[in-house]
Amino acid sequence: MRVGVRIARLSTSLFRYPHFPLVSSTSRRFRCNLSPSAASPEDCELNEESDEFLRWLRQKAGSEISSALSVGNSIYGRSLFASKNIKSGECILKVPYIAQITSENISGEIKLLLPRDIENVSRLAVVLLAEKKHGEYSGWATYVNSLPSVDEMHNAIFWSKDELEMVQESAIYQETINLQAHIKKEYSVLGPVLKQFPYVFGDVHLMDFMHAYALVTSRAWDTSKGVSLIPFADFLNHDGTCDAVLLSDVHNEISEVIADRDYAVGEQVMIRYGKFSNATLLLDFGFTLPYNKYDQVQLLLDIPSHDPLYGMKSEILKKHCWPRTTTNADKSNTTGNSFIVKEVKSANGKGKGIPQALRAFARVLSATSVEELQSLVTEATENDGRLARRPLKSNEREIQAHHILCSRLLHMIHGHDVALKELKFVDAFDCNNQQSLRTRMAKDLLNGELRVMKSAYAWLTNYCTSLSVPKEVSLHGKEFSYKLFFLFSFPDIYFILRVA
Ligand SMILES: C[S@@+](CC[C@H](N)C(=O)[O-])C[C@H]1O[C@@H](n2cnc3c(N)ncnc32)[C@H](O)[C@@H]1O
Repeated sequence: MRVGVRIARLSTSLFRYPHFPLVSSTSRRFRCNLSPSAASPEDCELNEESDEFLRWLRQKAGSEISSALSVGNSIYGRSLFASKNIKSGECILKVPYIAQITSENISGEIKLLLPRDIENVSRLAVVLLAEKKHGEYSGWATYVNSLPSVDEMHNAIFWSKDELEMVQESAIYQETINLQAHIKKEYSVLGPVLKQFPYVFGDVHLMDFMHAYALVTSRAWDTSKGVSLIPFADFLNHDGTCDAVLLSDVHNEISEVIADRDYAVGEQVMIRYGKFSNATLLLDFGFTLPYNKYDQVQLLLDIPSHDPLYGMKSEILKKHCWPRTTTNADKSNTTGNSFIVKEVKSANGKGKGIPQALRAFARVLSATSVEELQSLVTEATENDGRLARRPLKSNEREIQAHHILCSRLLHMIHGHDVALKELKFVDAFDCNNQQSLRTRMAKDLLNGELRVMKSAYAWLTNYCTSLSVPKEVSLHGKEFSYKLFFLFSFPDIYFILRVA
């Protein structure tokens, strides 16, 4: 989920391709009395600085930016609203590359001194720090002054220890700690260089650097010119369900947005930053969605150290490119293999969302004899080389393999349930209160992950049930034998299912 991964996802096409945002943050002029997505013409509080901002940008760009959009405020902070009726397919804004801030906007002398191995996000953060220090003398002052201050941002890296503990059950907890450590490391390398140019950067502390870093991850896009801040376009808020994205017209060196539907005057226009889970939105952008169809869960599986076949299983898995351990910021390893589980749409359908690799891993884990493991290896060699991708020949063994996944999920479901119950009651609309806002984000995140886990769990139990039923039993008898089978085989699952 690191920013670099998102940058690396840049795809190219011949002429025009979508920019992938690093993106996000909250506005200085927060207003809570508007509906989230669409404000009526009377509701939307158009920002009186809108005209001034566009005038400044037009001058900088040497061309028109948008005649269809105005800056205003919504519950998401600054937002763009249709200033005239917009038709689907219409180009609603064009920001030339020349008006964008990239890591190239830094003097050659400093560029030469920047360590080669710092990441692009850090480079752009350095540019932002320099522009900030220039104050009113900066050619970007109008834009830089409009950026949110650190206490207006809610990216997980700014959460206190207590706040982070609310999401301890989620993989985002460790990812946040790792990202904080990464930023600290970048700062420790860059700090000495920045100190050599006090007139350019001033006195930059770690928190200043973290702020600039988070502004970049939450607002910048990856364009053909590299990581770029795109004034005006970055006032667009995120709607995971809409199809409009920021595009790049490489030939004309312009970033643009095409409307994905009709908009009436005064409606808020939004784009999709990407197909991001709440964990990604929280880590890099500082917000969550109450319902996010891209939510996912990280499931870690490892061979238990007391398994008599530990050595043989590790060896076989290693040969097939498992395991993949990650090293955390504190040098500890997140042991186990990490699998991403997505929401499974139907308990009776295909189980899309549960990776085949995860099920394969469980089959290997469930093996209880050398012969079973050898037959998995032989089967892989005789087929496409991939280990344990086919259901085990014995239904009973296949069920046991999937039971491992059920138990793991059950454990996680329980953890999330407890964490959610421990969250303090929050008033969903009190968006000016930091504690309330962050608690709601923790709630959105945990609820989304819980929904994903429950859907995967339902699919797995349904799969096990379908394997356990003798074909000839009648419908009534079938239900009865399901229940008996589960009661005696997996009492923990049986009772959870009953409760659910
Ligand atoms: C690129 S900026 C968009 C403009 C921003 N509203 C501003 O005031 O500058 C991204 C930030 O907008 C806010 N935001 C965008 N989409 C949102 C959404 N769907 N829900 C809540 N906040 C959102 C978050 O604060 C996020 O960090």
